[in-house]
Amino acid sequence: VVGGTVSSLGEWPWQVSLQVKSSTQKHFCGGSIISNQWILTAAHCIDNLEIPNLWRVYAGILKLSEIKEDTPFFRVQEIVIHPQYVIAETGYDIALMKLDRSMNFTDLQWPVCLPSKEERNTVYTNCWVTGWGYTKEQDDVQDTLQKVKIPVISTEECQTRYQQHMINDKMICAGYREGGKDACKGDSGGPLSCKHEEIWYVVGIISWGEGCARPEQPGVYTKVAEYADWIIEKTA
Ligand SMILES: O=C1CSc2cc(C(=O)N[C@@H](Cc3ccccc3)C(=O)NCCc3cc(Cl)ccc3-n3cnnn3)ccc2N1
Repeated sequence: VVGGTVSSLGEWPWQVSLQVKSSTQKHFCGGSIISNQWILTAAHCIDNLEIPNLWRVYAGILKLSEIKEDTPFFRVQEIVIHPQYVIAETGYDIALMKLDRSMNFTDLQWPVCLPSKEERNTVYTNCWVTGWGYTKEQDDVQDTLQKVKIPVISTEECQTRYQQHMINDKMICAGYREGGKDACKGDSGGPLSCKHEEIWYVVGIISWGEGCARPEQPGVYTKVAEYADWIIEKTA
């Protein structure tokens, strides 16, 4: 996250760190708890890593340095990638991970609400990006979960910023015209969380952008409301 500040413990209880255990173990992507057995993330996180047993899901943590050999984690039983996904920039950048056991909810690990299809046209005015990603384009993953408030912008404005791309209606963009605040490497798969009428929703999934926090280059997110039916079908 560029231009953000540190979060406090339990501030974003639906945020998880998705880690890959190979010869080493490292934070790979963010994700959101949407039920006691399902995590919502980006399909591009799974590229060439479709083997469920490679993944470890850490919930209820604030600092990545909290994670030790004996820190509890969830294994992944099943990975569901949207069938129309090819690359993040052409959309359908959404995936689900089914946990190998049901998660007990606590103050530190708790699901976020899914926006419904009917809420597709809701205007969200209180949206935040969270993650352990870079704080600038050349950086490294951060230890403490960061947060930054970023305004949602119209699809029209987003399309004018990305002339070489097709910004479709299943994408949602967020950013400041002057830049300075954005998601960055290591944040992807995590939530664009918006508080609407006292309830938090995962309105977007961190997907792609041209650099991080550059002027007139907003972040592009998977618009979760457009996939409500697909999520319900796959997690039933
Ligand atoms: O321990 C480490 C050291 S380095 C590291 C890098 C990445 C990474 O590049 N992630 C990419 C995506 C990715 C994930 C898995 C494999 C390969 C790539 C990302 O977050 N990409 C974020 C994409 C993005 C989204 C928005 Cl909304 C706005 C701006 C951007 N950025 C544009 N340029 N950088 N960020 C992820 C985990 C990492 N862990």
